[in-house]
Amino acid sequence: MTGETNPFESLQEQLGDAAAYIDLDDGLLRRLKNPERILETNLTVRMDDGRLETFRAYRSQFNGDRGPYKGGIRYHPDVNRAEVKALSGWMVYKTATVDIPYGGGKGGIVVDPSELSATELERLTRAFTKELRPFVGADKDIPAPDVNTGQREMNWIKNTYETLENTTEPGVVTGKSLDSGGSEGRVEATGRSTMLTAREAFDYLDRDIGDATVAVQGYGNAGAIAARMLAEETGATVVAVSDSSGAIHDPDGFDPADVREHKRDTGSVVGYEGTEELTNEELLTLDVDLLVPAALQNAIDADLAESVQADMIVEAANGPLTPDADDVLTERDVAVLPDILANAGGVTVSYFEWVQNRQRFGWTEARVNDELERVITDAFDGLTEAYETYDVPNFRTAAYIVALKRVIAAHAESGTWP
Ligand SMILES: NC(=O)C1=CN([C@@H]2O[C@H](COP(=O)(O)OP(=O)(O)OC[C@H]3O[C@@H](n4cnc5c(N)ncnc54)[C@H](O)[C@@H]3O)[C@@H](O)[C@H]2O)C=CC1
Ligand SMILES: O=C(O)CCC(=O)C(=O)O
Repeated sequence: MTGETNPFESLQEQLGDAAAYIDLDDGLLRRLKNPERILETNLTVRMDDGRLETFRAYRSQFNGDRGPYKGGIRYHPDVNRAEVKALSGWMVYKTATVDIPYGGGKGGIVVDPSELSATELERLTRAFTKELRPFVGADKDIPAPDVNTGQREMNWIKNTYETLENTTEPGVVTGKSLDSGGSEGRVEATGRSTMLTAREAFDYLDRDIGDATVAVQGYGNAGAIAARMLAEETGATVVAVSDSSGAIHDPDGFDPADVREHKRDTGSVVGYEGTEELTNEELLTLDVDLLVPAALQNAIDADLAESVQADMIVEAANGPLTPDADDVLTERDVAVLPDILANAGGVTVSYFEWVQNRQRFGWTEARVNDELERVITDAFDGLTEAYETYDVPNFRTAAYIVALKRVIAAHAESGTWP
């Protein structure tokens, strides 16, 4: 990882690239490049040994023109203001790309969750929810999982909010477990949209995905499920995967579900039977047909982009390429399917969860998956239409054109406050 590129500046550059193709007032563009508000807070938590510990936490509400702010909460030691701002902005343009009625938000706590016990994490999550309480709600701002958070944390958020508000409002947060009001298919949704995007892109480019070899960087919710779905649903061969401990490779391919079991048992993908070890950088530059970055932002910078051998990159992570890497890959004719489409399955099924919570009526998994497929394939068609109509150099700019036009339309229809 470069660690140098400011992700918020990356978002602003991506927006600027797309804005050049549409008629957009400079003042409005400045507005659409910056968050509406950011909560920065310090959470005080009693640790198991009786000590009080303080954790910095953020929630950025970037834009609410198209609906309530929506986006995940990340627990990671590197969480910072610029990252949260970028991630919340990407949510705005993601929900607009797939045309679901939300704005964008994102939050995070500066913490290494592997160093906390479950009870400490529960107290930390409840402390954050107490701070968030005035700002969130089913019609205001709806958190969800992101890196190092999942159903358990979302269930705690729901329970804390409902207790403090003396109500039942499961739609205040999505990504909950089924028994706490979650949706079928939400856990798999990010990986599923990654698979669907890859399938549509191979088809659009007249390539057979069934013959493709795949490398996946990051083996958590997004990466492990994308790998499994690519193998199971498209017939692609997964030949390399990685996590923060390292990477594994077998040119003949392996069963991604079995690797996940191995990671569950041992804590890492490394050491999986029949594979050789690679560095993460070797994985990113492997000679494969499809590369799926599914870890963190800035995974590929311009230097590394020069060495990428994949023909296509489908971004399961948010912001895995720096803008300079994007330029190099565009120049080198590597097709990049952007995060704001490829990983939008997560927020789309979060939307379905929220709809079910409001209806107090659960959908079957088949219905969720069918509706998700429709949303992603429609969005893919919208993106390729813009790609051809505006004759833009890459799919990312096409996606931002589609998304910006939707946000601008909603903004215009809202009128102007003094
Ligand atoms: N969980 C969700 O619903 C969604 C997640 N995303 C994005 O997907 C990405 C991954 O998120 P999740 O899978 O939810 O997180 P996770 O916490 O479940 O998994 C993250 C994985 O990345 C690995 N990792 C971290 N640093 C790495 C490195 N330098 N090299 C290789 N692997 C590394 C970790 O070991 C872990 O396997 C993030 O960018 C997130 O914002 C996007 C949309 C929805
Ligand atoms: O499910 C959601 O609402 C948001 C997931 C998320 O944080 C993302 O798409 O990056």
